[in-house]
Parts: sequence; structure tokens; C-alpha cells
Amino acid sequence: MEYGTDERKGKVSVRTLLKMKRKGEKISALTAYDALFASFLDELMDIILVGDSLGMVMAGYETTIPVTMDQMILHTQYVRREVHHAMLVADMPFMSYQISPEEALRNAGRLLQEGGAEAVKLEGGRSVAEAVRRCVETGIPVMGHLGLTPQSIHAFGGWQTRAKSRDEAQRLKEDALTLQDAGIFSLVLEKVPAALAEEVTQSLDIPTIGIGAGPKTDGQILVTQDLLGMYEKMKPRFVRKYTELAGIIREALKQYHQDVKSGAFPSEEESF
Ligand SMILES: Nc1nc(=O)c2c([nH]1)NC[C@@H]1CN(c3ccc(C(=O)N[C@@H](CCC(=O)O)C(=O)O)cc3)CN21
Ligand SMILES: CC(C)C(=O)C(=O)O
Ligand SMILES: [Mg+2]
Repeated sequence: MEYGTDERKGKVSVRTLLKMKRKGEKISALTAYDALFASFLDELMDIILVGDSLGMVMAGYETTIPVTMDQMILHTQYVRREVHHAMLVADMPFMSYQISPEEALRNAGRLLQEGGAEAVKLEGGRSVAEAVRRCVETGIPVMGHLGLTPQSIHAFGGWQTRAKSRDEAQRLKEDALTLQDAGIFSLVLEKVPAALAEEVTQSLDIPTIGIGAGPKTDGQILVTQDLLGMYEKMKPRFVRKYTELAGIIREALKQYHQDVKSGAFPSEEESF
């Protein structure tokens, strides 16, 4: 079976993803923050995430914490225009779902209604279960996110692997089941031991998507600019760089700069 061509017919939905888990077919996911990247991704990916990592990659923040609902809506609108096949999921930013299930529902609704997302993702376990339930009963598909949840970076005190202790691993397993009961359609597991991710994956009926969670999750996700070798401020060991675009971009810019300075650009054919 060839992916990215004949299999591009149907729209990926919550049902498609569940079916893929049952068949043991891996789920491929990446992030996009704009229409141009989204158009490349939509040819192949099952899921496109408008991640709040846009705060770090696009806005230049140190963390994802300053990202607002308005930023998430704007970038989701940009991505929406070029997504026709993949499932379009948008991150709920910090403080948009923690205050109350009602606020969570209102903000999740905005990401669908104003942004054009088909589902939302939020971080955390039992503490957000009510918010998840409220969204799901309203018809908004919700993706969970456990492990190294970046919106809790100040509480964690660093980007270290989560759930290495027995207590934290136990808590994560319970949270995963609680979220599934609350109605999530999928769960992101970030930077946790591979054995734990495998155990959680086997314990759930819904698909898990790993990032730094080993090979046994039902799918994988990365930040697109990381795998393309464009984002250099941070290189987690779980990122595989498939190319080194940063160097290619620098070389092209250098040549342009030299051509402008020397007068080699523009040529006669490029002039009117
Ligand atoms: N470009 C980008 N890629 C990401 O994967 C990403 C973001 N941004 N922004 C939001 C979060 C932050 N993420 C991170 C950031 C760092 C590590 C990390 O593991 N860094 C170091 C460890 C540093 C330490 O121990 O203090 C590593 O070696 O992997 C993991 C996930 C994942 N997400
Ligand atoms: C890395 C993924 C899972 C994410 O949450 C993001 O891009 O914000
Ligand atoms: Mg995120």
C-alpha cells in the first residue's frame, strides 16, 4: 500500500485513527503553524497539529507559556486553508482550559469555530478530566497530553524525562485511563520511558502518539522545524534530523547578499 497517493482519498477522522490502532497501522503526525508548511504536510500526514510550540518556533519565546488563544486561532486559520486530508488538531494554550470546564469549552469552541480546527489538545491528567468531558459531550474531539507537558515546565524545573519513578509512572497510567474514560480520542505521550509508553499504549483502546516515548506507541509526532534541521535553539535527543535546512538557508542567503553587494543580482533577464 502506497501512502500519500491513492490512500489520500478520505478525510482522516477520529474513526480513521481508531481503525488504524486496531489494524496496527502507525499514525504519522507533525506540527504546522502556517499555510505553506501545512500544504507540504497534508500530502502525507494523518494528523497536523497547530502546536503551542509555535510560541517558541514562530514567536521566539523561551517556553510555550505566553501563547494566547488569539495566537492559536490565527495560526490555526492559516493552517486550515491548506489542510484537506489530515485531521487538524489545535493545542489549547496555557490558562485557556484550567479555570473551569465552562471556560475550557468556550475556548475549545473558538478553536473549532474561529480557527477551523477539527479537534483540540490539552495537557494534564485527572485535573482536566471534567474539561475534557464537557468538550466531548458538546461534540468537540479532545486529544490528551501526558508526560513532559511543556506548559508545566516551571513546576518540573527542566526538560528531563518524566515518570521515571514508580509513583509518577503509576500516576501517569491512572491519568491515561481517566482521560480515556472522560472521552479523549487519542493521547500524546511526551518524553517518558519507552516501556511505560508501551504499557500505556496496550492498556488503552484509543491510539497513543509518542514524542520521545519510544517505538511502541501507536503513532509519532515531532515539531516539523526540528526534523528539518531549521530550529537550532533546542535539540532534544528524541528528534531525528532528516535534513539540515539551516545550513542550506544560510548558504542561499549568503549568495543573495554577495550578489546584491557585487551587483550580480539582478541580471538583464530579471529586469524590465
Ligand atoms: N521546536 C520545538 N520542539 C519541540 O519538541 C517542542 C517545542 N519546540 N516547544 C514545546 C515543547 C518543548 N519540548 C521539549 C524541549 C526540550 C526537551 C529536551 O529534552 N531537551 C534536552 C534536555 C534538556 C535538559 O535536560 O534540561 C534534551 O537533551 O533532550 C524536550 C522537549 C517539546 N516541545
Ligand atoms: C510537540 C507537540 C506534541 C506539541 O504539543 C506542540 O507542538 O506544541
Ligand atoms: Mg503543545
